[in-house]
Amino acid sequence: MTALTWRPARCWCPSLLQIFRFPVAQVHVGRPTMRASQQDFENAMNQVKLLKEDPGNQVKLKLYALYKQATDGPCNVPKPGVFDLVNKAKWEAWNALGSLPKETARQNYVDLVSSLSPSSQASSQGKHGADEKTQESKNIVVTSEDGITKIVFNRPAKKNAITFQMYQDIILALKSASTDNSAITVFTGTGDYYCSGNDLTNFTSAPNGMEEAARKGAVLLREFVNSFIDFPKPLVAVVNGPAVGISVTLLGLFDAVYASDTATFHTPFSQLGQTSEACSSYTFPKIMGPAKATEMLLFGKKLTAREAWAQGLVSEVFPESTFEKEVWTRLKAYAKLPPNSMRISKELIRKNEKEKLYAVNAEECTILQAKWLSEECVNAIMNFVSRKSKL
Ligand SMILES: CCCCC/C=C/CC(=O)SCCNC(=O)CCNC(=O)[C@H](O)C(C)(C)COP(=O)(O)OP(=O)(O)OC[C@H]1O[C@@H](n2cnc3c(N)ncnc32)[C@H](O)[C@@H]1OP(=O)(O)O
Repeated sequence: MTALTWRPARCWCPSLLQIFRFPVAQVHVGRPTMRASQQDFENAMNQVKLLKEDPGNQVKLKLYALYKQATDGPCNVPKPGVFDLVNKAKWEAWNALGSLPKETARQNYVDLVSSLSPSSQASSQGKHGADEKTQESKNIVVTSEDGITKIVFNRPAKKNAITFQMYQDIILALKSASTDNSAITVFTGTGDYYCSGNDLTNFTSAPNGMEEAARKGAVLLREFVNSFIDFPKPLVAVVNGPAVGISVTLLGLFDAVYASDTATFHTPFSQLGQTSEACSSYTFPKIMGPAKATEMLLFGKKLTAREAWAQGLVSEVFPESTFEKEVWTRLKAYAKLPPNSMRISKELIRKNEKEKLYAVNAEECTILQAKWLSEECVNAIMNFVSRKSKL
């Protein structure tokens, strides 16, 4: 109980207190050059409030730990419980500083703040709110040209991992694409990855508790997947590189999947203490047979593009060197086909499955809601966040 009631000190701007809203970044603590005064320390605290860009969780954890060490001394509060992810990570960061003297912590805090890139400093007259909104929507880029609406995972620094905001942006993008002038809609990714799946830090910031976050996550996931089930036009994935998690399972709801030979397909749900989603518990056994689906969904076997093609998940594989050119030339030609015919044909294929898909989606979301609260899942996510594990 003591652990749950422990409150960290007030510091920085409120948004930075949600330390896990963004994934971990590398910390670089500058070498102390001289002793920081109390005034330097206070100036640094004010500077943190003006940071325009999120410096990443690891930096925020480090800042938090140094602040606590500089003001309260060595960690002297009980370790928060296993489900109190954010406070537990803060406690661990503070505790890791051991008996570092207050003055050194103060100096390190000042050095760390001054090492943060000048480009991330806000001008005090900046239009902060508007910028943030633009920033969020840039992670999903939607363009329409040559009869094709293109929806791009555009967060290459994080391997295009999908944040809660991106799920919402995709729902809106699909809604808009379903009635725009384009004939087909295409998903692809920026950078070397197609998409690394759900952003594993989505559930580590839970201001109203994990149960509430899991409940909201399940509602969002259900709506997100339903928007793929319902999408009326041909939906094509141009898989430009590795695909992980939900970006793979969703492919069972696409009408065609073109892959570069650098692409891989990986659904490490058991490793993450989670279960399948996006109707893959139904579509994958149907597409590739139960034995192959088991290898992917239960055992997390990663497939190469050619293996995924052999199992029917991918329509065609292209050499990386010609992938973009060949695929887009072909898609532009397809986009000239009569759109109503394509839509009606898709409807004929999909309509007998729709009720089943809605039901499977609902059940998968209910099961996942519980799994996200399980110790297996919490531990797997914490291991990733603290960099003990990677796929
Ligand atoms: C509404 C809610 C719905 C929820 C639906 C549930 C879906 C389930 C899934 O999708 S499960 C799949 C989840 N994804 C993963 O487990 C992938 C985790 N990532 C990795 O294992 C690796 O990052 C990698 C193999 C994808 C790439 O490794 P590599 O060494 O090449 O690169 P880095 O690890 O250095 O990655 C670069 C930065 O990107 C961050 N990142 C990558 N993937 C994710 C992710 N899924 N979530 C959060 N962050 C991710 C990574 O942390 C690095 O960030 P940094 O530079 O700040 O350290």
